Amino acid sequence: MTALRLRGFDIHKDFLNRAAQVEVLEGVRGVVRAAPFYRPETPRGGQMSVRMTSAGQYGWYSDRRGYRYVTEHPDGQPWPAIPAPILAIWDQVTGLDRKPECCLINYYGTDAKMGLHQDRDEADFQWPVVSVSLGDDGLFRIGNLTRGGKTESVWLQSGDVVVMGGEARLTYHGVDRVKAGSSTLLPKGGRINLTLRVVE
Ligand SMILES: O=C(O)CCC(=O)C(=O)O
Ligand SMILES: [Fe+2]
Repeated sequence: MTALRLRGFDIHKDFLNRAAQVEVLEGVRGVVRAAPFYRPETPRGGQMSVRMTSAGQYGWYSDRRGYRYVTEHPDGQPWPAIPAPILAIWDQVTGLDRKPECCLINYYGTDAKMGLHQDRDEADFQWPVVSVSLGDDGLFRIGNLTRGGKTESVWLQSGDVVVMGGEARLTYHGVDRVKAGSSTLLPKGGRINLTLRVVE
């Protein structure tokens, strides 16, 4: 495991070994069985290329009415609990007593991407966002505290954990592309990213 700091983000390369990735993936599968992936609608009426679901007290949600946190999956069920192996990652990298209330689960097929954005739907930006990557490599772009300007990119690989906190909590970031076939973790390929957040 090595740690890398890029524009205020702490990137823990290889934080999870293969066995730990498999354990986290089992937890994700349990969540997805109870709360299947769906394609969110954007506020402008488009469809996101990433498929999403959530675990925890809140799920991150998007539709014509905008971005927000909601307490139920679109099928009307409460979100499943955040699996213990995923909560353990938060504890290990943040050391905080405060626990995350949302684990957003993003699934990127080969053609999916996520445009540059800030994570700013939470009430209190003093808490970090922790991101966990599983499966195929994703090209992660990091920008600035305001839109525009130069950016830097890094390939996130299966088992990497990123902490976006402190001065960099509102730094723009996104995923430009996924490298098909770069990991054997997910039998059907693609990339899963988990983001853990304190919502309230
Ligand atoms: O997929 C990633 O690595 C980043 C995901 C992200 O930025 C988000 O869900 O807000
Ligand atoms: Fe984000």
